[in-house]
Amino acid sequence: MHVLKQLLTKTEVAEFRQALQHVPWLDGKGSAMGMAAAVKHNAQADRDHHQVQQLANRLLAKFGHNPSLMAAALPHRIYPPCFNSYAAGGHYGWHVDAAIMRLPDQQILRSDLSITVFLSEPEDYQGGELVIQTDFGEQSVKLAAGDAVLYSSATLHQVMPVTAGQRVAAISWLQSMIPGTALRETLYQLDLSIQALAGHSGVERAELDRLHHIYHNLIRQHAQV
Ligand SMILES: O=C(O)CCC(=O)C(=O)O
Ligand SMILES: [Fe+2]
Repeated sequence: MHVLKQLLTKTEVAEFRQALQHVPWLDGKGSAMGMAAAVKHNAQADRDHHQVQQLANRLLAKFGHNPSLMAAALPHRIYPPCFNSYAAGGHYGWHVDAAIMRLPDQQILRSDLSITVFLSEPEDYQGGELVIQTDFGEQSVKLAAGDAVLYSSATLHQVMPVTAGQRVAAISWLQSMIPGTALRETLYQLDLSIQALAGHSGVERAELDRLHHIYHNLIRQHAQV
C-alpha cells in the first residue's frame, strides 16, 4: 500500500470539484460488476458524458506525471478514472474489484492495482474511511484532498458509511508491467535507492550506471507488455 501525497494541488482539487458539480451523476450500482453491485451504495459521475471524460483524461495525465506513482505501479495500462460520491449513509461494502476490465478502446485491462484519489477534505465528512484488508490486518485510510492511496486490487476492501457531509473521490485501476507484487515492490525499492544515490556527490558514476543497468535489465526480463 502506498500513500501518494499531493497528487493534486488544492487548486486542482477545487477545479475538479467545481467541474463535477455540472455533470450528470448516476447510481453507482450500474458500473459495479457481479456481486459487488449488491453492496455498492454511492453515486458515480456519468462516464459517457464528455465533460466527465475530459476530467478523467486530465487526471490520467496527472497520474502519468507523478514519478512516485509511475515507479511504484510500473503501469502498462490505466483505466480512465471514475468519480464517485458518498453521502447520507452511502457506503461500499466488502468487495474485490473485477479482475478484468474493458478499456474504452476495447483493450482488456487486468486490474493489479487500485487507486483512490481523495477529493474531499477529511473534516468535511464523517465516516467514509477506505478500509483495506492486508497481511498486517485492516488498514483504514482517510487522506487529505489531493492525496491518493495505491493498493492491490486483489485485496478485500470497503468504504465505510458516510454519516455526515459528502465524500468525493476518483478511483482507477492499473495493469502493471510487473504483475507480481513482491518483484514490483523490490524494483520500487531499488529505484528509490538509485534515486537517492544519484543525489550524492560522492557516488562513483560507473557504479550508479551499473545499478541503472541492473534495474532496466530486471524490467526487461520480467515486464509483461
Ligand atoms: O472510493 C473508494 O475509495 C474506493 C471505491 C471502491 O472500492 C470501488 O469503487 O471499487
Ligand atoms: Fe473497490
